[in-house]
Amino acid sequence: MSIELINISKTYNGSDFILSDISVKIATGEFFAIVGPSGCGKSTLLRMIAGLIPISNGQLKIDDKDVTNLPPQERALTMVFQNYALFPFLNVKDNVAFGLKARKMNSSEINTRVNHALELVNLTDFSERKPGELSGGQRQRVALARAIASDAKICLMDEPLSNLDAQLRNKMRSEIRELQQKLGLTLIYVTHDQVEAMTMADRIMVLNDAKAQQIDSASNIYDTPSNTFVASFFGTPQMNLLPIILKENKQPSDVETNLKFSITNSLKAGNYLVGVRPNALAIDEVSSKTNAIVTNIEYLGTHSIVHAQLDNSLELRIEVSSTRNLSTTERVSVSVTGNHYIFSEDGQKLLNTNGGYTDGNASQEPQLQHSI
Ligand SMILES: Nc1ncnc2c1ncn2[C@@H]1O[C@H](COP(=O)(O)OP(=O)(O)OP(=O)(O)O)[C@@H](O)[C@H]1O
Repeated sequence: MSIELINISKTYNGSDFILSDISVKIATGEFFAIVGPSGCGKSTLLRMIAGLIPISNGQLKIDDKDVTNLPPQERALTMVFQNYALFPFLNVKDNVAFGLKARKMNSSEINTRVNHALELVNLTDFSERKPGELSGGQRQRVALARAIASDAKICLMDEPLSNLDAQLRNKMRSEIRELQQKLGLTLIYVTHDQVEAMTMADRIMVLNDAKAQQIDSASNIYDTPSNTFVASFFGTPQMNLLPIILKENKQPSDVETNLKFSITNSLKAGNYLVGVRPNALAIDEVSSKTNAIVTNIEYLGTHSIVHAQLDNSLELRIEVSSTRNLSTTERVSVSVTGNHYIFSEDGQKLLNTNGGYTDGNASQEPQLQHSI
């Protein structure tokens, strides 16, 4: 079943909009993630889709039918919450069966569905246990089984893995993704974790400041972030963002950055922000001309993140191989070796993306890759 949000807005007091003009069509069988920082309105949006709180403005359609004012039970969907919402006094089987009994389904149908759902989440052997006798991951699976047993074709999940440790979260991510595909569910998944959204979803909506900042596939969001918020939110460690002044001759001022970038000739002279991911910067092995000082080194196994301060005092994060022998206070030469992004000065708009860098020679015309 498809879900369509048409200019949906939410205000609690009639004036301050927590969400404003959110529009997207989610296809049947799509895994759609809603991601954003704490308090940006992710749960509010999900609850409006579920029918648990009213939509202030706009329209919601499920399979092209207007459901904006329908109660939750008439929306053909199921929801999995962060705290699982299990009944502690009921065993696993009865927890999964609870909603079906409430719908007055006959007991043989309930049994078939519950057993099937428990089998799918590998909990058949735990059906008599109470939630208190299960691990966090098993409790999460009970919540999933309940959603599966309901047979709804739309499932809404609100941070379902946030109570689990990192290893179990990884495992459950792929289990949820597999189940979603096996059952052909249309799944809307709320998370504040960009990695979770990137690894699981077909498409992602990035929410911030009441607005959908970008709605796209993980790779498009990573490769072509629509503004500096999205650019910083996706990718670990964060993209470096540096102010840059482009002069009339189209060469960036060295003074502002101490780094040389290639800039396409489609940009007017003016102030911009340039974004460079830590893996698009390098510390030159042999260079007599230094432009930065190492301030900190984070060792991460295969690679390290070097924090360096440019001579104009801007801070950079640079990904280097862990085999590199660097130490804090060492003077180094940092250069741009990969893609970089030019944003408007206020960070609201991606203007273009560039590959490589120039040696600062004004006669060397960089290649145009994207135009404004
Ligand atoms: N009943 C309410 N009345 C007034 N404001 C509310 C109400 N419920 C939520 N809010 C506000 O709406 C905003 C969005 O809340 P919401 O829970 O949707 O954020 P979230 O993105 O899910 O955050 P988190 O990741 O921390 O769960 C917050 O600023 C919150 O304080």
